[in-house]
Amino acid sequence: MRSPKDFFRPLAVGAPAPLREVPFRPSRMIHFFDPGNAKMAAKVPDIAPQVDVLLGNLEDAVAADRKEAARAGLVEIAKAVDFGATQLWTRINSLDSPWVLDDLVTLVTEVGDKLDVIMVPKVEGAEDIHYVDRLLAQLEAKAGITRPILVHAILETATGVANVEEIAGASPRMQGISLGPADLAASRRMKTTRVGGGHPGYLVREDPHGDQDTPRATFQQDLWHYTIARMVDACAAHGILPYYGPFGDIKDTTACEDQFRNAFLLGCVGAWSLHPVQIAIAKKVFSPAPADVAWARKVIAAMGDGTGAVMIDGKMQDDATYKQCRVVVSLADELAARDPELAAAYAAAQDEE
Ligand SMILES: CC(=O)SCCNC(=O)CCNC(=O)[C@H](O)C(C)(C)COP(=O)(O)OP(=O)(O)OC[C@H]1O[C@@H](n2cnc3c(N)ncnc32)[C@H](O)[C@@H]1OP(=O)(O)O
Ligand SMILES: O=CC(=O)O
Ligand SMILES: [Mg+2]
Repeated sequence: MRSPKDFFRPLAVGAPAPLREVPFRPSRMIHFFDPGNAKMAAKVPDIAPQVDVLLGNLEDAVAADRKEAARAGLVEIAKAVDFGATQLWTRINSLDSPWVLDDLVTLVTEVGDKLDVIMVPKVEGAEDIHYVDRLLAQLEAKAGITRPILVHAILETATGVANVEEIAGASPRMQGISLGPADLAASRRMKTTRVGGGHPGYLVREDPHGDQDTPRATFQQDLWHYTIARMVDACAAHGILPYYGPFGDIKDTTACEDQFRNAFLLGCVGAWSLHPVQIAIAKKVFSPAPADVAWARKVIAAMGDGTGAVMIDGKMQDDATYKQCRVVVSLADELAARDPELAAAYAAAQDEE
């Protein structure tokens, strides 16, 4: 383990100094596209202004014989498109794959100045992050990149979950972690065949009513609650950002919204959008609701310096609710600063309060 005093030193001569804080930038949806798919690539200039993060995916969902085309497509798009305030990320192939070295070398040397974050799949422990960290520093130095490219880990193996705290704190490059429910289900030998979301068989049943005939209600449970909560704690403890990953039932927009909202309420800042239809869902869910923001402002105003206890509309408020309200309001302010429509919705709700 590196000495704490060396933690923020560049890992290669000439590499940019690591950041001390993850900069806040909206990342409500990380929109996946295959840069080697001509139809999807053609949509990038139109989609870019609608999303917070655009991610050129090189890993799963890109066929083995299309890996080089996807990588070359991403280089071309990164050079040609002006992304404005939208972040450009990539998901590289896994560290044990035949493609990952070329992914990193090509992308950082060709378009490293355009890339904000590199998403690393199937991270199992701090050693995976350390490998990427050093290699990125060497490549940044070689390419003359002046700000560090950040790293995002996917939590999608049982070993990764067991080591999530050390992954979150492995490097000052760590920007965040996403839950990868599809690979995680396979790694854990869960008996599901879905990409995220629930399962009707995972339930609890109410107690018998005293006779055999009265039907007993069942309640579907959340398969991902434990892992999301654990990931959120690891991220919060290390000052990095947690995300829900993919929801594969594209047509079931209702359940997608539910899954995203559960993640939002538990502390996640965003989720992946796999299809254009999921962009608006993520935008809605991961932006605090205008009524909640107006309420939070009311509590903050009533609490003065944030200490003591007051009653508002029959509800006790104290230092702890004040802090929760500050979380909601600061997120709303950061998002509104970049989203005039949201800013107007917050102002209208404030007027009604
Ligand atoms: C477990 C994991 O690792 S999840 C992450 C990896 N998976 C992915 O990245 C999947 C990304 N998404 C996709 O590949 C596609 O959305 C699919 C395969 C799910 C569905 O694709 P289609 O069957 O083409 O969907 P559909 O017909 O509804 O698409 C409508 C249009 O949107 C386009 N489109 C679909 N998804 C995307 C996308 N993610 N980004 C941009 N455009 C898209 C299609 O090309 C199509 O274009 P067209 O109107 O010019 O023909
Ligand atoms: O990569 C994502 C997953 O769910 O697997
Ligand atoms: Mg995966």
